[in-house]
Amino acid sequence: MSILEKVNYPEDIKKLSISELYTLSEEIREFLLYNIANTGGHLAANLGVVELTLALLYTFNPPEDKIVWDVGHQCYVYKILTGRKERFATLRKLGGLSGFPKSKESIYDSFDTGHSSTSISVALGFAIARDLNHKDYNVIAVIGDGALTGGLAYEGLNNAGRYNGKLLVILNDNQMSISKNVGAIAKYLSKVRTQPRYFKLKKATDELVANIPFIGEKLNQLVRKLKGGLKYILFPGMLFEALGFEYYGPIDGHDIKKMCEVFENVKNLTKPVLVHIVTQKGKGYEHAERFPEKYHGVPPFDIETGNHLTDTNSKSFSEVLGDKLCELAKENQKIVGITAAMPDGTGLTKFAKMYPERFFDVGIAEEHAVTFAAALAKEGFKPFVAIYSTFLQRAFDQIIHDVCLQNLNVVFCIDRAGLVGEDGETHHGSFDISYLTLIPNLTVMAPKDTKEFEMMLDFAAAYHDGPIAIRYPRGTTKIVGVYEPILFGKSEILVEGSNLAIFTVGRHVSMLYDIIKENNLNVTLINVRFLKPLDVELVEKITKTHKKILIVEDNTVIGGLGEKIKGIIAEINSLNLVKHIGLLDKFIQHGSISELYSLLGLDKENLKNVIMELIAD
Ligand SMILES: Cc1ncc(C[n+]2csc(CCOP(=O)(O)OP(=O)(O)O)c2C)c(N)n1
Ligand SMILES: CC(=O)[C@@H](O)[C@H](O)COP(=O)(O)O
Ligand SMILES: [Mg+2]
Repeated sequence: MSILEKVNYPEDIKKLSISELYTLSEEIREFLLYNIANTGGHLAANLGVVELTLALLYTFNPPEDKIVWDVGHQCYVYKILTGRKERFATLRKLGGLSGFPKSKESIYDSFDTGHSSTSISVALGFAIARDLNHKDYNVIAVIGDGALTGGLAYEGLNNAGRYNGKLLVILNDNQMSISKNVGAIAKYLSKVRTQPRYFKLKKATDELVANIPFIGEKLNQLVRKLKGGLKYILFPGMLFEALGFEYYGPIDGHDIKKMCEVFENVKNLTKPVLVHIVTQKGKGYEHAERFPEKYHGVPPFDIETGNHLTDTNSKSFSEVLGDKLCELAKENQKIVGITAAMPDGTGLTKFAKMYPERFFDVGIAEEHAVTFAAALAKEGFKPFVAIYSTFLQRAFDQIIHDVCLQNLNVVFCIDRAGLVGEDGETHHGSFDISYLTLIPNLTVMAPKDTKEFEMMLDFAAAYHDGPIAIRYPRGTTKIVGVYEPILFGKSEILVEGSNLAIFTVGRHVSMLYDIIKENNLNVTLINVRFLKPLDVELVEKITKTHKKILIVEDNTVIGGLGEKIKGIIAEINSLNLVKHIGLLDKFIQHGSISELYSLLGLDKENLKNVIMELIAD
């Protein structure tokens, strides 16, 4: 019987010897590989935190002690060891385990995460709540070096550094965000890593000085007084010390024994402590060790070859963005590309290679990306800011205050709009139509397929009258093959009929187009194209010519396309029969996009039935 078979909860780990923990770490890696090869998921980060998770569970006592995983994509080992091993094969599947911490899934998950850089603020909140409740458990934030590029992490550090209770931050430094980590802090951490003297030196000086007969303790006090001088020169973790943390590190994050010792030593300190551990992303799986960015988040893959098992025939919207931006940048020297730590995901890697001086990966800093773009635009540049819909939520105020208020020529390329599938509720792009269309000066567009996306990028590149947002889904859509030229604020009528008019955007255009063509229906289909400004004239006209109207969108029904069209119809006092299908006003679970569409009535079969019923009535 393997050790893993006997282990289900943290108390089982505490019974093991250190050498058994090492054996267990190898078994866990095999288990992770075997399962993630089937389900897909965040492989490399989890392979890197196996020993860290074991050391944490050996030392601390969750759920009483609260462990907060930043981003949360690295929580798989923790899930396996906190009662969820048997369900692990359901990871990221509909109705199965989430790929992120979820308090509704387990009492061991102290706080829900998915977006980056929240852990320090959360841990401080937990610590202060504990103090106010006169309790005494431990609170531990585990934050990666990538997550430490996010501004929210510094807001947390700034406040945690003046706190004087028990609070532990573990910095898991694997020198990688999804791609190579960027920025001054990454450089600073790299300097710290290459001067691994601190931990040993601190201990050694303390011991050496204390052992000098008679004057040892006095000298020790003197050394402590010299903190401001000597320590700055000798001890590389001083950035964190200056922020009010006691710094320990760098420590080998695959050395379980060492980590257990350090955690044991710091766990009762009544001050903020930062333990800096160094790990290898993808550890134990050669493909992932060599190419951690390719194995950060993976679809199902073949373990032997490492090959991803996905259909890669058609170009994704992200790839189209990468190619098209390179083409546009050749013509227009003022075009710059900006991403917030997602060069691969947004397709900008090619642009980065072709135009390194005009490419900016700002780290996990969506707010900065937008304000930075605003200033570039103010100086006459044409920034294309590529950010996922869900992460752009972070920069809502920057879009309003820094870009739209001054009507600056920034193009927002909003990837992963609509449902994204297996990442689930923290990652669906469910809200962007609502949160973008309420902003003055902002034009909001959505292409029906990748060909139309190229047309929209051309349109945006040539447009100089203010900011434009283009929202498009993960992956690709079926090519529709019919294209009217793009005219500002104008929708496209794809099919004309009289029994029903359908307004839709994005992914659903090709789906509805196929339903109409396959069933030879006498129905009008409108590809809305411009969510703002909406083609009010067309809506009014259709309202007069069609008694029945259907609106379909993969955005929340609150403040989305449907509400806007219904508002226009109500204003002209028309008595049309209007049906609206969109994302329900709730957070939508994880599962494949097609499963979720079926659940929500946004799949082809249900839409066909709805159309047939409307026509028949
Ligand atoms: C606000 C936000 N922006 C972007 C992301 C996408 N993202 C997820 S993990 C990650 C990299 C995190 O790096 P790090 O914290 O070092 O963790 P590692 O994967 O290296 O363990 C990024 C950019 C996110 N989750 N949240
Ligand atoms: C954890 C996280 O936020 C990212 O890794 C995200 O899962 C990437 O999503 P895509 O796979 O759609 O690029
Ligand atoms: Mg990292």
